[in-house]
Amino acid sequence: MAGNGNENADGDFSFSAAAARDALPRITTEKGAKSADVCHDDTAPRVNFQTIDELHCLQKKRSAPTTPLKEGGGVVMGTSGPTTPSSGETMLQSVSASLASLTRETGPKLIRGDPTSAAKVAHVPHTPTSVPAADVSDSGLKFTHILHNLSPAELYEQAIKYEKGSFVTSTGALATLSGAKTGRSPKDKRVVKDETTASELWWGKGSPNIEMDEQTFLVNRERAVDYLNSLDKVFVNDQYLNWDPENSIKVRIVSARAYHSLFMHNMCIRPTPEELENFGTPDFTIYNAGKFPCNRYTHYMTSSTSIDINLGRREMVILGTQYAGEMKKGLFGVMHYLMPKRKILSLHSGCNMGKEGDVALFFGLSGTGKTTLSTDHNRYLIGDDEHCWSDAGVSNIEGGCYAKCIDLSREKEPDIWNAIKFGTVLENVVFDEHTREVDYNDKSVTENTRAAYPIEYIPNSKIPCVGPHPKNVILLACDAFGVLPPISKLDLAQTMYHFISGYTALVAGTEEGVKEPRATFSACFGAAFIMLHPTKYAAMLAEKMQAQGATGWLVNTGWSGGSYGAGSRIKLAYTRKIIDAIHSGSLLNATYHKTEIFGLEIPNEVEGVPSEILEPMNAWEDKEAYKDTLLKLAGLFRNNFETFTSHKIGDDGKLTEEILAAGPNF
Ligand SMILES: Nc1ncnc2c1ncn2[C@@H]1O[C@H](COP(=O)(O)OP(=O)(O)OP(=O)(O)O)[C@@H](O)[C@H]1O
Ligand SMILES: O=C([O-])CC(=O)C(=O)O
Ligand SMILES: [Ca+2]
Ligand SMILES: [Mn+2]
Repeated sequence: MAGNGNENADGDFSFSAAAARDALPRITTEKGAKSADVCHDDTAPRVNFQTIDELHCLQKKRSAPTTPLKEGGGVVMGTSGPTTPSSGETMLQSVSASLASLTRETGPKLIRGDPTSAAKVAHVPHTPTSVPAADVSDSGLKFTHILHNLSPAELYEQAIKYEKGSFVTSTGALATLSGAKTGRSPKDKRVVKDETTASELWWGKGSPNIEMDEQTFLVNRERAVDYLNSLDKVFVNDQYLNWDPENSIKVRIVSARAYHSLFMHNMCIRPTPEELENFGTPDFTIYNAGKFPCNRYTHYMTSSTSIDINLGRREMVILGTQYAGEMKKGLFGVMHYLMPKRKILSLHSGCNMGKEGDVALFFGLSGTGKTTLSTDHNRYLIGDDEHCWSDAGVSNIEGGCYAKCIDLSREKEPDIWNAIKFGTVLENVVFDEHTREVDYNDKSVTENTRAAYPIEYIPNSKIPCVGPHPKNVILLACDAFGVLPPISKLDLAQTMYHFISGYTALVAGTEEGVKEPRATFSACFGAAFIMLHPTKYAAMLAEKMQAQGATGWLVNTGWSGGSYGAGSRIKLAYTRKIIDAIHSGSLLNATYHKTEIFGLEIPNEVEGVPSEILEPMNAWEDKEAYKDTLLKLAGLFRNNFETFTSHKIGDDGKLTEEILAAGPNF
């Protein structure tokens, strides 16, 4: 066709026949009706711009006052603030107070907006400080830009421009790398022991609370604050926790990475513009300086990672780990302290509700199925991981979900699959460099690949995320020994026994030659997050279950027909059928038989589940091996429970006795 010649069927234009070989062909325009369509002069009335810069300005409309100012119209916050602050200035004053060094000048000079788009702000005159000359430091002379509650789109741009390892996947999610740490570091978690917490919290053997003194906390806090203030810009999220409006708390997260800011945007409750306008002073602040290590010469530090909680100051400091889950679970710990003070039970559980308003809780340690099973196409999702149970019912603490992605499939978990889209943070996954399609089976970076998305990305999420009192309390254990039944009904004492035990057994990672399942006992199915003694939470759960007549269930989402290596993991489709039967109430009226040793009630039939797998021994070929393994597990349960035998659970001496007797008998 008209590739490079003067052939021209319509005669609209032709290349000059005289065009030199190396010169560009000259385009000849001809006058005529059609010519304007192809190569027209721009004679239409011009829109509102004279220059390219002005054209670019037209592209962005000024947004609501709570979203960041774009054209460098920043406010400078120095040691003395303006007399009648606007809401933006109030925010900057508040953030400046959060970021104040405790030993030098007061809050740093802050500017709203991105450093690259705020060049004009440099002209704003600097307010002289009243601090004595000897105390003036260079840090007191610089500005830090504040990126306050940016939108997901803005955070994507920040991440992709400035954070290595940030990419848009084929479905629009933001793939990120969390760095050297791809999971939580419970051994590096410290809690300040002061006069109050010394008596209130659970310390010592078995407790997750490793003590630190106030002074050391301040050393780490100063290290984090200095690091954050040394940056050109920091991200600040002001958000809420707990959908129960009477008991929600305001949290501020100061961080160095767009990844962290987007993660918390998704995981905490997002304020409306009005709420943000009137946010005021946060109830709790996180300083996430995870890109920067702690100083190992500092007292109590045993690695370069430290996650420090100070309940008195209502602050948390993160040094030496960029794993975003530390923030979410750190705040969960805080709720485990604050809520019981208000007679509200905090729970490491998923939660959903049926069409009839029947609520179910799903307890379980990491990887046992809270997120997978609470995300149920036939039910309303209230939340996947952290809840409160008050006199009014249940409420989700968070505004998002944090799903495991390893081996994720569209067929088995369609709702989670579809939630991985624009706005979702995808941690540590591997993808095709060209198509950006994620390979969910790839464990090259870690087995703990995760997706963090706002709860409304699940189509049948219940917003606001609250519900009535639970009817069913489902305890999930992924039993890699393969001896616990796929489903059993528990009486109250058994429910409490298993809640306090908090058992699961997973396969020990991906290391070569590891064949033995490793049993984990984690009180309240979340010992890493609780602050008080486990019996305090257990007593509250017993009281609430009793008052509401809730039924307890133990569901093994792990192995059947043999331990890991010989048997296989119970099909998710079967577990879903079991869960359906709990929800529908049909299991409540089934006929049961009791197992030896653990004394669990096993139903003879569950619709849609092969009956031969319901009794674990039937599924094992080697019956002797089954009995040995069962006894071995029973022994592990008994050893673990020894620490609790001297404790009373609530005021009910009889219940305590029953709980102690509800363990394995052999
Ligand atoms: N029978 C089963 N029941 C439940 N989950 C199963 C089953 N078989 C395989 N799985 C897989 O096990 C994993 C359960 O992980 P899930 O994210 O639900 O854990 P979680 O309890 O929410 O943990 P965390 O507290 O760490 O978020 C999923 O990857 C799921 O696909
Ligand atoms: O906290 C995390 O990183 C993941 C999680 O939900 C858990 O371990 O319970
Ligand atoms: Ca989960
Ligand atoms: Mn969890």
